[in-house]
Amino acid sequence: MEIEILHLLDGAEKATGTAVVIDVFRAFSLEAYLYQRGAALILPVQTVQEALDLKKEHPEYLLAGERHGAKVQGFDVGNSPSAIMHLDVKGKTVIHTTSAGVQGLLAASHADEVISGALVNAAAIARYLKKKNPDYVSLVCMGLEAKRDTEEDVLCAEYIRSLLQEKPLADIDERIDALRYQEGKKFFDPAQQNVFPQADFGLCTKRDCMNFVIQAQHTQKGIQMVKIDA
Ligand SMILES: O=C(O)[C@H](CS(=O)(=O)O)OP(=O)(O)O
Repeated sequence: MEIEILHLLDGAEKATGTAVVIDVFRAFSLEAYLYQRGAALILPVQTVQEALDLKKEHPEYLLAGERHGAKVQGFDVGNSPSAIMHLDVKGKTVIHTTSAGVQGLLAASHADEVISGALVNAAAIARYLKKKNPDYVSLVCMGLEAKRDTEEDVLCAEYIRSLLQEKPLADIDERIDALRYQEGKKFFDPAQQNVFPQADFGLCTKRDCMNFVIQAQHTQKGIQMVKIDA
């Protein structure tokens, strides 16, 4: 198995083999928590307009996502894992649009298979990949707004690679904790709590707490994200 770490939209476009599109803060942590809490299906869409149109067609769907981190007007919820903790998402179909993670999923069109990546299910992703044993794995770090690299996505990629290569990162927990002084510092900024609540940091950095992967599947109507036990 050859493993490459790629970056941002350009990296997603270049991804081949099995692509793991990584967005720890917060798109794919949110998707994992939605499934953990019983959501039925997640539909990633590229634009806000597509998301609003789909919601109009299906008012029963939950509409989630962000632009510049903030919940978009007309959406039910933002991109915040802690914000869905008080919602009943059981059996719900969720429309999801974000500026980094979801754009990466949709851009990875040259990959044979695309799954999402986050710290909450990193070990499950490594188990799934080991079992499938593809010749090529692309670990794509989506960063901030898919425009610049961020520490948490690169760390998640390095962690998954270390599990695949059976070379454990001895300092993984210290490095996860250090994220609070790096990209994660916005979650501790009192002035940004309405967009980046502190609870999201803990939820997004709780590594290996879920035993499933989320796979992008193509349908006639677009892509859907499906939970697969691993
Ligand atoms: O909602 C988030 O935390 C981010 C905001 S940004 O695009 O990185 O500024 O969205 P995501 O697509 O989950 O990275």
